Amino acid sequence: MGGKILKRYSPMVAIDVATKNEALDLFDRLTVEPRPILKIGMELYYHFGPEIIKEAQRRGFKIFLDLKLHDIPNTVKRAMFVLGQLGVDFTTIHAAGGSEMVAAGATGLKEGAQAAGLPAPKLLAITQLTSIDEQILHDEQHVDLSLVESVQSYAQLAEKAGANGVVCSAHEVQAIRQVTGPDFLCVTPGIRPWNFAKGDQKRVVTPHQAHDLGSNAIVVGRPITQSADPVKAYQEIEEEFLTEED
Ligand SMILES: O=C(O)c1cc(=O)[nH]c(=O)n1[C@@H]1O[C@H](COP(=O)(O)O)[C@@H](O)[C@H]1O
Repeated sequence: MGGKILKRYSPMVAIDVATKNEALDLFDRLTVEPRPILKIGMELYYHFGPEIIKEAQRRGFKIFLDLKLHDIPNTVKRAMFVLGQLGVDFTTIHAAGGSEMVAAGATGLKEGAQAAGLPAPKLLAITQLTSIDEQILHDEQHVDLSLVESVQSYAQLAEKAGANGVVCSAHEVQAIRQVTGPDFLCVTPGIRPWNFAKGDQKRVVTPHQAHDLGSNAIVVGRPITQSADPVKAYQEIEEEFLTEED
């Protein structure tokens, strides 16, 4: 990946579960080293709000709050102001909302963090969801670009508008690196160990492939949360992604 040492984060574990007990059980079990980053998504946040974030923070986890904001710039700015006060480390916005919306979100997030005396969370822009393939892009979104071109163009838009990185599939990381700066983050869900079903994901890679393709971080949900032994599943994935050469 060029001469620069790539910043790699511990795997981000998507805690997509329905109940507080299930979430707390996973938080307690996953207190291992290196600590995963916990991704709190819509399901848990809509159920339990900021309290579930505090539960994870109390156990020493960094938090990726994934609410994928997408609305008019003023609304997104005001919502991001609120999220900036929660002490999370990463949060998300849809690049498809346009550069004005992403810029408004970035400003709101920074201002919220500043008002609370906290460091600003890193803002990640969703490019094309990993559940989208070329066929859906063309037949349903009526986009004429190829999938990789569409992701590349969203990455450029997001960087110019002040995002710190994108969420994409590892398949597109190299194309994104050609058009963005060296510190711009590529966070990649759609991770499937070789023996785990794709399910609704379309653009998938193994943890090892994500490493080789230059992802800064991988996001993994069901392969860990649905495992009989989530800690073992996490550790196997972590070892595959964070190899010694990093
Ligand atoms: O923003 C995300 O994290 C995200 C973006 C994307 O393009 N695809 C994607 O799967 N995700 C999230 O990553 C997680 C993937 O979960 P699994 O498919 O169960 O590993 C889910 O929480 C999704 O919401």
